[in-house]
Amino acid sequence: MTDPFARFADWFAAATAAEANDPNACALATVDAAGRPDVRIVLMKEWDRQGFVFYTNRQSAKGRQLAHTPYATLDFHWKSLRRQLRISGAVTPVDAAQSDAYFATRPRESQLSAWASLQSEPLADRETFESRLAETAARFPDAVPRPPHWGGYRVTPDWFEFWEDRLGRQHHRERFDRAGDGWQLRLLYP
Ligand SMILES: Cc1cc2nc3c(=O)[nH]c(=O)nc-3n(C[C@H](O)[C@H](O)[C@H](O)COP(=O)(O)O)c2cc1C
Ligand SMILES: Cc1ncc(COP(=O)(O)O)c(CN)c1O
Repeated sequence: MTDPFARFADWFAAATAAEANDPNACALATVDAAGRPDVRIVLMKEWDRQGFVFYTNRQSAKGRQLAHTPYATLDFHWKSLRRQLRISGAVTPVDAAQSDAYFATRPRESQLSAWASLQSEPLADRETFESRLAETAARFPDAVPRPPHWGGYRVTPDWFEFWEDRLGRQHHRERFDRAGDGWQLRLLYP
Protein backbone atom coordinates (compact mmCIF):
# COMPACT_ATOMS: atom_id res chain seq x y z
CA MET A 1 0.00 0.00 0.00
CA THR A 2 1.74 3.22 -1.09
CA ASP A 3 -1.04 5.56 -0.03
CA PRO A 4 -0.28 6.75 3.51
CA PHE A 5 -3.81 8.17 3.91
CA ALA A 6 -5.36 4.75 3.23
CA ARG A 7 -2.90 3.26 5.70
CA PHE A 8 -3.85 5.94 8.23
CA ALA A 9 -7.55 5.09 7.78
CA ASP A 10 -6.78 1.40 8.50
CA TRP A 11 -4.67 2.07 11.56
CA PHE A 12 -7.02 4.71 12.96
CA ALA A 13 -9.99 2.35 12.64
CA ALA A 14 -8.02 -0.37 14.43
CA ALA A 15 -7.01 2.09 17.18
CA THR A 16 -10.60 3.30 17.57
CA ALA A 17 -11.70 -0.30 18.09
CA ALA A 18 -8.85 -1.21 20.45
CA GLU A 19 -8.01 1.77 22.64
CA ALA A 20 -9.76 2.33 25.97
CA ASN A 21 -10.09 6.06 25.24
CA ASP A 22 -8.88 8.91 23.02
CA PRO A 23 -7.54 6.99 20.00
CA ASN A 24 -7.19 10.47 18.45
CA ALA A 25 -4.77 11.70 21.15
CA CYS A 26 -1.33 12.51 19.81
CA ALA A 27 1.76 14.39 20.90
CA LEU A 28 2.17 17.68 19.03
CA ALA A 29 5.79 18.78 18.74
CA THR A 30 6.60 22.39 17.91
CA VAL A 31 9.66 24.63 18.06
CA ASP A 32 9.85 27.90 19.98
CA ALA A 33 11.41 31.18 18.87
CA ALA A 34 14.74 30.21 20.47
CA GLY A 35 14.80 26.93 18.51
CA ARG A 36 13.92 24.76 21.51
CA PRO A 37 11.47 21.90 21.05
CA ASP A 38 8.17 21.75 22.92
CA VAL A 39 5.54 19.00 23.03
CA ARG A 40 2.06 18.38 24.46
CA ILE A 41 -0.91 16.12 23.79
CA VAL A 42 -3.80 17.31 21.58
CA LEU A 43 -6.83 15.59 20.08
CA MET A 44 -6.82 15.17 16.30
CA LYS A 45 -10.42 15.99 15.40
CA GLU A 46 -10.66 15.97 11.58
CA TRP A 47 -8.55 14.62 8.76
CA ASP A 48 -8.55 14.27 4.98
CA ARG A 49 -5.95 14.40 2.21
CA GLN A 50 -5.26 18.05 3.07
CA GLY A 51 -4.05 17.05 6.51
CA PHE A 52 -4.76 16.44 10.19
CA VAL A 53 -6.60 19.04 12.27
CA PHE A 54 -6.53 19.87 15.98
CA TYR A 55 -8.17 22.76 17.83
CA THR A 56 -6.69 25.09 20.40
CA ASN A 57 -6.19 28.63 21.66
CA ARG A 58 -4.08 30.45 19.07
CA GLN A 59 -2.57 32.67 21.82
CA SER A 60 -1.33 29.64 23.79
CA ALA A 61 2.34 28.70 23.87
CA LYS A 62 1.80 26.30 20.96
CA GLY A 63 -0.12 28.97 19.03
CA ARG A 64 2.71 31.46 19.44
CA GLN A 65 5.27 28.83 18.47
CA LEU A 66 3.30 27.93 15.33
CA ALA A 67 2.98 31.62 14.37
CA HIS A 68 6.78 31.86 14.50
CA THR A 69 7.66 28.43 13.06
CA PRO A 70 4.72 26.93 11.14
CA TYR A 71 5.86 23.29 11.21
CA ALA A 72 4.89 20.45 13.52
CA THR A 73 5.12 16.71 14.03
CA LEU A 74 2.26 14.62 15.44
CA ASP A 75 3.04 11.36 17.23
CA PHE A 76 0.30 8.83 17.95
CA HIS A 77 1.12 5.95 20.31
CA TRP A 78 -1.53 3.23 20.28
CA LYS A 79 -0.32 1.19 23.26
CA SER A 80 -2.76 -1.68 22.97
CA LEU A 81 -1.73 -2.21 19.34
CA ARG A 82 1.97 -1.56 19.98
CA ARG A 83 2.00 0.90 17.13
CA GLN A 84 3.41 4.38 16.68
CA LEU A 85 2.63 6.82 13.88
CA ARG A 86 4.50 10.04 13.18
CA ILE A 87 3.14 12.65 10.79
CA SER A 88 5.17 15.77 10.00
CA GLY A 89 4.65 18.84 7.89
CA ALA A 90 3.74 22.47 7.49
CA VAL A 91 0.96 23.91 9.65
CA THR A 92 -1.75 26.30 8.48
CA PRO A 93 -4.69 27.77 10.42
CA VAL A 94 -8.06 26.19 9.64
CA ASP A 95 -10.46 28.72 8.09
CA ALA A 96 -13.14 30.48 10.11
CA ALA A 97 -16.07 28.50 8.69
CA GLN A 98 -14.54 25.12 9.56
CA SER A 99 -13.44 26.32 13.02
CA ASP A 100 -16.97 27.72 13.65
CA ALA A 101 -18.52 24.39 12.60
CA TYR A 102 -16.31 22.40 14.96
CA PHE A 103 -16.73 24.86 17.85
CA ALA A 104 -20.53 24.59 17.51
CA THR A 105 -20.34 20.82 18.21
CA ARG A 106 -18.60 21.28 21.59
CA PRO A 107 -20.47 21.11 24.91
CA ARG A 108 -21.43 24.52 26.33
CA GLU A 109 -19.01 24.13 29.26
CA SER A 110 -16.12 23.58 26.84
CA GLN A 111 -17.22 26.56 24.77
CA LEU A 112 -17.29 28.79 27.85
CA SER A 113 -13.88 27.53 28.86
CA ALA A 114 -12.46 28.57 25.49
CA TRP A 115 -13.47 32.19 26.31
CA ALA A 116 -12.53 32.14 29.98
CA SER A 117 -9.16 30.41 29.70
CA LEU A 118 -6.08 32.47 28.88
CA GLN A 119 -4.44 29.21 27.91
CA SER A 120 -0.81 28.88 29.05
CA GLU A 121 -0.82 32.23 30.96
CA PRO A 122 -0.16 32.19 34.72
CA LEU A 123 -3.37 31.88 36.80
CA ALA A 124 -3.30 33.51 40.26
CA ASP A 125 -5.81 31.11 41.80
CA ARG A 126 -8.66 28.80 40.82
CA GLU A 127 -11.30 31.39 41.88
CA THR A 128 -10.05 33.82 39.23
CA PHE A 129 -10.77 31.26 36.51
CA GLU A 130 -14.15 30.40 38.04
CA SER A 131 -15.23 34.03 38.10
CA ARG A 132 -14.15 34.44 34.45
CA LEU A 133 -16.26 31.35 33.63
CA ALA A 134 -19.28 32.85 35.44
CA GLU A 135 -18.87 36.17 33.61
CA THR A 136 -18.68 34.35 30.29
CA ALA A 137 -21.81 32.32 31.07
CA ALA A 138 -23.68 35.54 31.87
CA ARG A 139 -22.40 37.20 28.70
CA PHE A 140 -23.59 34.31 26.51
CA PRO A 141 -26.84 33.00 28.04
CA ASP A 142 -27.74 31.21 24.80
CA ALA A 143 -25.41 30.14 21.99
CA VAL A 144 -21.71 30.68 22.62
CA PRO A 145 -19.87 32.05 19.56
CA ARG A 146 -16.35 30.87 18.74
CA PRO A 147 -13.76 33.15 20.35
CA PRO A 148 -11.64 34.89 17.70
CA HIS A 149 -8.48 33.50 19.33
CA TRP A 150 -9.66 29.87 19.18
CA GLY A 151 -9.54 27.64 16.12
CA GLY A 152 -7.98 24.78 14.26
CA TYR A 153 -4.59 24.07 12.78
CA ARG A 154 -3.97 21.66 9.94
CA VAL A 155 -0.74 19.67 9.66
CA THR A 156 -0.22 18.90 5.97
CA PRO A 157 2.13 15.93 5.88
CA ASP A 158 5.34 15.76 3.93
CA TRP A 159 6.21 12.51 5.63
CA PHE A 160 4.64 9.73 7.67
CA GLU A 161 6.30 6.92 9.60
CA PHE A 162 4.26 3.84 10.52
CA TRP A 163 6.03 1.84 13.26
CA GLU A 164 4.99 -1.61 14.40
CA ASP A 165 6.42 -3.64 17.29
CA ARG A 166 8.09 -6.93 16.39
CA LEU A 167 9.68 -9.59 18.60
CA GLY A 168 13.27 -8.98 19.68
CA ARG A 169 13.06 -5.26 18.86
CA GLN A 170 13.04 -6.25 15.17
CA HIS A 171 10.40 -3.63 14.53
CA HIS A 172 8.88 -2.79 11.17
CA ARG A 173 9.12 0.86 10.08
CA GLU A 174 7.62 2.27 6.92
CA ARG A 175 8.47 5.82 5.94
CA PHE A 176 6.41 7.63 3.30
CA ASP A 177 7.90 10.76 1.75
CA ARG A 178 5.96 13.08 -0.50
CA ALA A 179 7.33 12.72 -4.05
CA GLY A 180 5.63 14.91 -6.67
CA ASP A 181 1.96 13.97 -6.77
CA GLY A 182 2.54 10.67 -4.98
CA TRP A 183 4.48 9.09 -2.17
CA GLN A 184 7.75 7.17 -1.96
CA LEU A 185 7.69 4.27 0.49
CA ARG A 186 10.91 3.02 2.10
CA LEU A 187 11.62 0.76 5.04
CA LEU A 188 13.80 2.02 7.89
CA TYR A 189 16.02 -0.09 10.12
CA PRO A 190 14.37 -0.53 13.50
C1 LIG B 1 -5.53 13.61 26.26
C2 LIG B 1 -5.33 15.11 26.14
C3 LIG B 1 -5.89 15.80 25.08
C4 LIG B 1 -5.71 17.17 24.94
N1 LIG B 1 -6.24 17.80 23.85
C5 LIG B 1 -6.04 19.12 23.68
C6 LIG B 1 -6.52 19.77 22.50
O1 LIG B 1 -7.06 19.15 21.57
N2 LIG B 1 -6.35 21.12 22.41
C7 LIG B 1 -5.73 21.83 23.40
O2 LIG B 1 -5.61 23.05 23.25
N3 LIG B 1 -5.23 21.23 24.49
C8 LIG B 1 -5.38 19.90 24.67
N4 LIG B 1 -4.87 19.28 25.78
C9 LIG B 1 -4.09 20.10 26.74
C10 LIG B 1 -2.65 20.27 26.18
O3 LIG B 1 -1.91 19.08 26.36
C11 LIG B 1 -1.90 21.45 26.80
O4 LIG B 1 -1.88 21.33 28.21
C12 LIG B 1 -2.50 22.80 26.44
O5 LIG B 1 -2.98 22.82 25.10
C13 LIG B 1 -1.49 23.93 26.61
O6 LIG B 1 -0.37 23.67 25.79
P1 LIG B 1 0.71 24.82 25.42
O7 LIG B 1 0.98 25.60 26.69
O8 LIG B 1 1.91 24.09 24.92
O9 LIG B 1 0.08 25.67 24.34
C14 LIG B 1 -5.00 17.90 25.92
C15 LIG B 1 -4.41 17.20 26.99
C16 LIG B 1 -4.56 15.83 27.09
C17 LIG B 1 -3.87 15.10 28.23
C1 LIG C 1 -8.10 22.80 26.54
C2 LIG C 1 -8.61 21.85 25.47
N1 LIG C 1 -9.01 22.38 24.31
C3 LIG C 1 -9.49 21.58 23.34
C4 LIG C 1 -9.56 20.23 23.48
C5 LIG C 1 -10.06 19.46 22.29
O1 LIG C 1 -11.07 18.62 22.54
P1 LIG C 1 -12.61 19.03 22.68
O2 LIG C 1 -12.95 19.94 21.53
O3 LIG C 1 -13.31 17.71 22.63
O4 LIG C 1 -12.74 19.73 24.00
C6 LIG C 1 -9.13 19.63 24.68
C7 LIG C 1 -9.19 18.14 24.86
N2 LIG C 1 -8.72 17.60 26.06
C8 LIG C 1 -8.64 20.48 25.70
O5 LIG C 1 -8.20 19.99 26.88
